[in-house]
Parts: sequence; C-alpha cells; structure tokens
Amino acid sequence: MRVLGIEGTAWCASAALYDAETDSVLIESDPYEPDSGGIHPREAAEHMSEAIPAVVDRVLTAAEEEHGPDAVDAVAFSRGPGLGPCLRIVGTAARSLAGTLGVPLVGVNHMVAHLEIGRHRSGFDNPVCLNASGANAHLLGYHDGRYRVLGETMDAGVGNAIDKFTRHVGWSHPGGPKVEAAAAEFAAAAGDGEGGGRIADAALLDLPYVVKGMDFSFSGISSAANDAADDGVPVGGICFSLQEHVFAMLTEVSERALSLTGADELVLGGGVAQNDRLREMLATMCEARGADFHAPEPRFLRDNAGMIAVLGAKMAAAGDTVAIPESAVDPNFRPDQVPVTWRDGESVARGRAGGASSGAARDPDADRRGAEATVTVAGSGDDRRVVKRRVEKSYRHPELDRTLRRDRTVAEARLTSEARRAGVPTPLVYDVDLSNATLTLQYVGDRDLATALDERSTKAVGRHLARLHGAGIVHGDPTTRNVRVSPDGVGGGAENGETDPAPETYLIDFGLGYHTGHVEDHAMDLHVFEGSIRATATDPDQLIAAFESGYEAVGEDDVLDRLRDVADRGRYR
Ligand SMILES: C[C@@H](O)[C@H](NC(=O)OP(=O)(O)OC[C@H]1O[C@@H](n2cnc3c(N)ncnc32)[C@H](O)[C@@H]1O)C(=O)O
Ligand SMILES: Nc1ncnc2c1ncn2[C@@H]1O[C@H](COP(=O)(O)OP(=O)(O)OP(=O)(O)O)[C@@H](O)[C@H]1O
Ligand SMILES: [Fe+2]
Repeated sequence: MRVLGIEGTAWCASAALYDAETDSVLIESDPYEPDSGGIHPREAAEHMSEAIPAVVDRVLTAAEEEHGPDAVDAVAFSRGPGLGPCLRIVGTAARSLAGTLGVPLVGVNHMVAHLEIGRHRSGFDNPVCLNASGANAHLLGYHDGRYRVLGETMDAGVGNAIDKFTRHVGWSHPGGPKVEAAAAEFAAAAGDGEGGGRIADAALLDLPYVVKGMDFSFSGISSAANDAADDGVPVGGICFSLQEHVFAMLTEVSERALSLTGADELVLGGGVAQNDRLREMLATMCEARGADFHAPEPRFLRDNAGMIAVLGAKMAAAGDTVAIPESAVDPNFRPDQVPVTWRDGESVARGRAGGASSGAARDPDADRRGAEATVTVAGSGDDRRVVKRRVEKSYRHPELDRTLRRDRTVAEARLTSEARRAGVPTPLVYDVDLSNATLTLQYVGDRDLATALDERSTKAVGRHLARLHGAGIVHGDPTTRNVRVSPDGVGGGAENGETDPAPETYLIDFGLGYHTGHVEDHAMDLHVFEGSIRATATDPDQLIAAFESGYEAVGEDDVLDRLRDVADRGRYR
C-alpha cells in the first residue's frame, strides 16, 4: 500500500508518500517563516493555500513517475489539532485529491501521528510516548483501545514556552534551536575551559520547577526567564537554565509515567525533540531504569507529512477511512478521542500496560523503586518500617537535583505529619536524614491501591483528600500508587454512618505537597488522582464516581465544580 499524506496544522506545509512495502518515506515540506513575532494564523493560512498544492504536486509527480497512474492507494490528512484556518485548507486539498484519484480518505490525529511515528521507527511494542512539540506537551500511554493522556501541560506547549522567551529578547521564530545553541555555548564556556565545560560546571539560575503528578506547568518559568532578561542577566545563561529546568520536568514526568504504567519503552516525538539536551536527559533516565528509549530522526520529529502518511497507511489497512461528509477538521482534536483501530489483535504489553495488574504478586517486603526513590523495608510485625531514599538523578543538573531532593524530603516529612494531625491516615515519620535525602517511615497497608482498585478505597481517598484540603494542604501527587491499602482491614473507612468494614486506606509520598487554600490547587489534586485511575483502569467511571462521592461527603462543592473546569479546559490549541 502507498499513502499520500498531507500536513498543515500550523507552520509546515508538507506532503509525503509512504510505501508500506519498502517502508520508505518521501517528504516534501515548505515552512512558513514569520517576518516578526510568532505564528500569525491568517498569514499561516495564506502560506498553506499557496504551499500545499505545490508540495502535493511534487510528491504526486514523483509517485506517478515511479509507480504509474495508480501510485496512490489512499490520501491521509491532519485533521487536528491545529489552527482552524490552516486545517480547513488542508482538509479541502485532501478531499479534492482523494476524489480526483478515486481513493479513500483517512483523517489522522496529528498528535497520535507524532507518537505512532516513534513506535513505527523503533519497533517498540507498547511504549509510553512523550510528545514535546510547539503547541503541546503530553505523555500518552495505550490502554484498552485508546491512547490515554497520562500527563500534560497545564498551560503552554513546551515549544511555545521557549519561543515566548525568545520573542521577548527579540529573536526570530522559531526560538527553540537558538536557545539550544546559546545554552550549548554557555555550557562549553564553563569549567576550566579546556576541551569545553560540562553541564555540571555551568551556573544554574533558580527558576520555577512545577510538576503535579504527571502534569506540569510552564507559565511561571517563561515569565521568570523574561524577568531575568529584563534584569540584565546574560541571555546565554538564561537559555541554559531554561533548558535544564524545562527538560528535567519533562524527563521526571516521563519517568513517573514509566513507573506508573510498568512500561519499559519510551518514545519521543514533536519539534522540541530535535533538541540534543532533551534527548540526552531522556536517554540517561531510561538507561538508569533499564528502559529502552527511541527518538526518530529529525525529519520525523518536527511537523511533517511523513508521520501522517505512515499512520494513514495503518489506519487504511484497518479499514479506518472517513466518508467525505464526515471528514470535517477539528482544531481541538484530542489524542484520547481517537479509537485506535490499527492495534487490534496486538498483544498488549503482556500484563505490563496496566498498573492495576503490575506487581500484584510482588513480595511485599522486597525493595521497591518508585520514580523518585528507593524504598527498603526493615523490621517485622508492628515494628516494620520503610527507609525511603530519594536517589540522585544523573540526567539533571546536580544543583537542581540537590535542591529538589532536599526540598521534597523536607516537605514529605512535614506534610506527612501535618496530614496525620488533620485526621488523614499517613505513616508515622520516625527519622529524617536531610544530607542523604532519606526518611524512615512507619510501614502502612498491605499493597498499593494501584494493584487493588476498588470503589470503597477510592471513596476513602476522596474523604482523605477533602480532609487534607480542609487543613489547607494539597498532596501534589495523589496517584493510585501513592495510596496504600489493607483490603481486609476494618478501620479507616467506616465513617459517616457507614457500618461496612472498609479497607484501611493511607496516603503516602507527600514530597510534591504544599500549603494552599486555592480552589484551583485542590481541584488539581482531584484531577491528578482521577487521571491515574483513567490511565490504568479498564472501567474507571464507577471508581471515579465513588471517589467524588467520598470527597463530596467531607469537602467543598466548589472544588468539585472547579474540577470540571480543569478537566474541560481544552489544551490542544
Ligand atoms: C498542532 C501542531 O501544529 C503543533 N506543531 C508544532 O508545534 O510544530 P513542531 O514542529 O512539532 O514543533 C515546533 C516547535 O519546536 C521547537 N524546536 C525546534 N527545534 C528545536 C530545538 N532544537 N530545541 C528546542 N525546540 C525546538 C520550535 O521552537 C517550535 O516551538 C504541535 O504538534 O503541537
Ligand atoms: N510507608 C510505607 N509503607 C508501606 N509501603 C510504602 C511506604 N512508603 C512507600 N512504600 C512503597 O514504596 C513505593 C514507593 O514509594 P513512594 O511512592 O513514596 O516513592 P516514589 O519514588 O516517590 O514513588 P512515585 O514517585 O512512583 O510515586 C510505594 O508505591 C509503596 O509500595
Ligand atoms: Fe506537531
């Protein structure tokens, strides 16, 4: 099968021919380069209307020269997300070409294409995917017929966050490659100057580092970088620190996603993935965990029609084509809206895909390794305790590493105890060793909630979070792995008139917690918990309903109202 793909969601007018038999991809692209500022939607659309017919013509001519008049078996196009005016031009071109050639039309989700090209090129079975592109940043994992959003930016896409800074200092679009060059030059000048400096020797500015579970935010760091430039801090140093922080955030959430899903493969996609430092950090992180990492070659990372044609061919082979009247574009097309038709019948991750099944048969006292820490169990009976050490992460700058490990150890010790005083079941804190970023905690529960999801436990978590929020604390990372349960217990849950013995349910791992009375922060906690259920449970709705009813019984209604806003906020623009 040969598929002609068309891409034009924002800046890159591109056409490609994918030949499934030889696995070869011909790509012809024509980028839009704004004279000043960022991408102007109207100018971008004007560019598309001129450039799309030209690139399509080049690819079609080459295809027909080689394969004759029946060279193309299907036409695939980017249906969204992207800029509406650009998408409409691409849609019209694709429909008319499919009509002229008399071949089926395939509507491709651009973000899923960024992911699938990595899976295709790596040959990985069931990877977690980090999409690091201009307008987006998210982690996707396949579960049960859909790509689930495991984590995502709460505001700007990663490329846009970087470009915002370069616009501020007057550099032309796109800013990402210029920041990369300036950061590399800054690092090379550090140290003893012989043979170039090392990352560790280059001075790091203190910039906001915001991760919440597997979600993250860039708005604070963009503004802080702009302020630093206004204050006269040399731009090279800002570029270096901007990269070190932003990419460490992406690497950390990727590691958390690997840990939560039990996957051992990571693929990277999107324009920002062309950055060597980002790829280096992800490769280092994966190597340390024994996971495989793959980033496709640059022509498949930045926006391109090759990835559209490759996914288009898989969809067409699965019969997943679209009738012309139903082929409208969708500027807010989310990756989790796409029914994944082309992976039917594949072996799904041999029991690894769902956190719900991973580790069920694990020796409860074996050493564990979370995303951040190693946990060793010591003692026996009521005296059982865990020693939790936040280990060095060699992918990040040593100064950032030290700060994060220390601050989180302090926060965890403090908030675990404060939560307990507020009536939330948590482990007792026996010892804090800041110089080794190590805590000694009471051993609680029999297993992680992730391995034993049930409604009574999620309801108890709802009550616990409501009580925690009532005390002005957010957990920051309330996933099903950070809840411990004793399924046969009789305490903890029998509250509010309920007489049923309910599982004992404890919250652990408060390292990302902090004090706040803001409804938004409280709602974010609920969003993170629900996300971790959706990422791993086959049938999440009942579990989530029970969780919300638990929260409602104890907490404030406005937090649940805000949760709807948080969940509905379309971030794919
Ligand atoms: C919806 C779609 O239109 C959008 N496309 C998009 O954002 O183009 P993409 O090619 O994936 O990414 C462009 C971004 O990638 C950044 N970029 C390119 N090279 C870079 C580098 N070496 N280092 C850092 N960023 C880089 C650019 O600064 C720009 O922000 C998307 O995928 O979000
Ligand atoms: N107090 C405790 N009692 C019993 N088990 C615990 C306790 N603390 C941690 N564990 C076990 O160790 C695992 C990892 O601990 P924790 O979540 O605190 O570390 P982490 O590295 O921050 O993990 P992640 O970032 O993946 O959430 C937990 O999922 C749990 O199984
Ligand atoms: Fe893209």
